[in-house]
Amino acid sequence: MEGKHLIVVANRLPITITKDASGEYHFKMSSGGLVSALSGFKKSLSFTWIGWPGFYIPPKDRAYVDKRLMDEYSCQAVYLDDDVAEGHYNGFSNSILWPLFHYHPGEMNFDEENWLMYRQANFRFAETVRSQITPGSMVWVQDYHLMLLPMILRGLVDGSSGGEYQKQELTKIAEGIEEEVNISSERIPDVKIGFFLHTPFPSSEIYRQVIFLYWILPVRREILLGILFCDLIGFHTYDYARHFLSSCTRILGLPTMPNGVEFEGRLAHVGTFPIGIEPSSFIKNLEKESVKSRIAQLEQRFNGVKVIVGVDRLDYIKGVPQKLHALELFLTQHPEWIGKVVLVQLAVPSRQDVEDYQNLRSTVNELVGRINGRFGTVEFMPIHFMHKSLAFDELCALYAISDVCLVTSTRDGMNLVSYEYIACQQARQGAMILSEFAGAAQSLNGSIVVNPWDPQQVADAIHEAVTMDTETRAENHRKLFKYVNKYSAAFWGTSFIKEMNKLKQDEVDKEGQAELKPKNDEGAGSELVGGQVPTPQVVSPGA
Ligand SMILES: O=P(O)(O)OC[C@H]1O[C@H](O[C@H]2O[C@H](CO)[C@@H](O)[C@H](O)[C@H]2O)[C@H](O)[C@@H](O)[C@@H]1O
Ligand SMILES: O=c1ccn([C@@H]2O[C@H](COP(=O)(O)OP(=O)(O)O)[C@@H](O)[C@H]2O)c(=O)[nH]1
Repeated sequence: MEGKHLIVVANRLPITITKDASGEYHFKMSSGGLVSALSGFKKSLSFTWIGWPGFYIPPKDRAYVDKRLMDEYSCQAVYLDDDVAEGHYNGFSNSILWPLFHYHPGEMNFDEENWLMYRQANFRFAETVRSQITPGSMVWVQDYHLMLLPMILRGLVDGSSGGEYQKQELTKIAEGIEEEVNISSERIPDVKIGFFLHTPFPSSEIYRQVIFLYWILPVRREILLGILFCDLIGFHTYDYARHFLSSCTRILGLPTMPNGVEFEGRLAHVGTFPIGIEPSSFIKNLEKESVKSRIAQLEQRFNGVKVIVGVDRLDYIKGVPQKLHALELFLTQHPEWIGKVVLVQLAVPSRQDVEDYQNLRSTVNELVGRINGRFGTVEFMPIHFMHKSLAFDELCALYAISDVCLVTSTRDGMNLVSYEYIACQQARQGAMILSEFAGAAQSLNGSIVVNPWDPQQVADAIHEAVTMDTETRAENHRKLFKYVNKYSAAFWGTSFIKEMNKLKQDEVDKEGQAELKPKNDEGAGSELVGGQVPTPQVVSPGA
């Protein structure tokens, strides 16, 4: 890896840029799962981060913004017009791919205009990335917003040496894009391209499906092809990788192996790389005097009460209504706990321009009102609900003072909140209740695993968690903490990059027959590339 230039491309930059009334720009690190994971990884490996700045920046200001981003944060912005950004992010990524990948096809509404914007944004990203690539560069593309980018980039770096098939597919996805696509024919040798999906990849039965004689995703073929031009494609779990491989077989008719897909005389390697957090940043933060005194204050405030914490973006995949129904059932069946348990639910505002997110907000507001109205008294409310983000110090303090963390996602690529809670619980050793539909449930041995669609099971898990004896809590936390500490964001990022660095495309011989063994000493014997992270058994309620 020494000397290789690494470029990470994600929809968002890790920096929030704002412009004040006097026209001055301000830059500050952002929060969020992907940002925290990549920032953790950045501590162990330096890279250039390419992404969209989040709002329209006029051309006259771009040189200044570019300079500050590069000098201070090693970032490069991709500038998009408002209509392209809107159609790409809200219109296609969050209204088509997001619901489909999270098994919510009912929320989808395919529209040609948004598909055009998605393609256009991917082309714009490709142009910016191309300007940073040098011979030997490694490009690592992140997430569902950029699934066409590997194909476009491969076309750009192969130049005129790319195959006929590649050119045809590129021409098809460039159709209708008005502005000139600046494709240089100059080849850049030895460029590796990787892709990581942070969401689930759904079962091929969902991905390929037809409703009322209409393909749910008419461009399902293009989305798969878009990432097949990679050297390495990574997922959080073995199941997501398996679903992707079977979609390639069923939709594209391609031969697949457990560790990859043979495609156009190349092998696109496929592997599992569960993401993590940087636990030390949470642990160190808890040592700050200001955080310690905030913890003491909150402990005083909730003295004699068990605190259940919920931290979720207000997204329909996070199962917030399911969580509230289960709490209501628990309080109905265990009235002795009324006044002795509170749920502190932080609902971080998210994607508020999308209608389904607006509807969810109303549903949740109504449920919180009903449950507080039913069980609340003059002195006590069972749910403390906040629709906002919290500063990092406050979030750490909240994690630290909570006796239980409750995650009820109906689908979730990984769920880093569960990792963060565990990192902050060395003193209290609280219980972790985790949905079986979060990727984290495959790794976090020591959690109480629940089906969020079964309110009785979740209510029973709440009871088990608030009554769990100290020894069991300590033993569970010991296992959880060991895992979270070892399989960090840095481990995730460096494993992926090391794996990509080892792969050689000359594994595919002239007849297109692939040499199937991963060039990976540690991974030898594992079915998928990667696979270094054990997937331990999970603890079920009552088990
Ligand atoms: O950028 P936003 O639209 O505000 O959304 C925030 C992020 O949401 C998704 O996060 C996923 O990635 C996490 C880290 O791998 C994972 O733990 C979680 O389960 C996923 O939902 C999205 O995939 C990211 O691109 C967004 O930045
Ligand atoms: O006010 C808050 C509360 C939480 N988070 C962070 O949001 C991320 C959520 O990541 P997760 O993987 O759980 O889900 P995602 O929101 O990415 O789907 C975690 O790193 C949290 O620390 C945040 O940025 N602001």
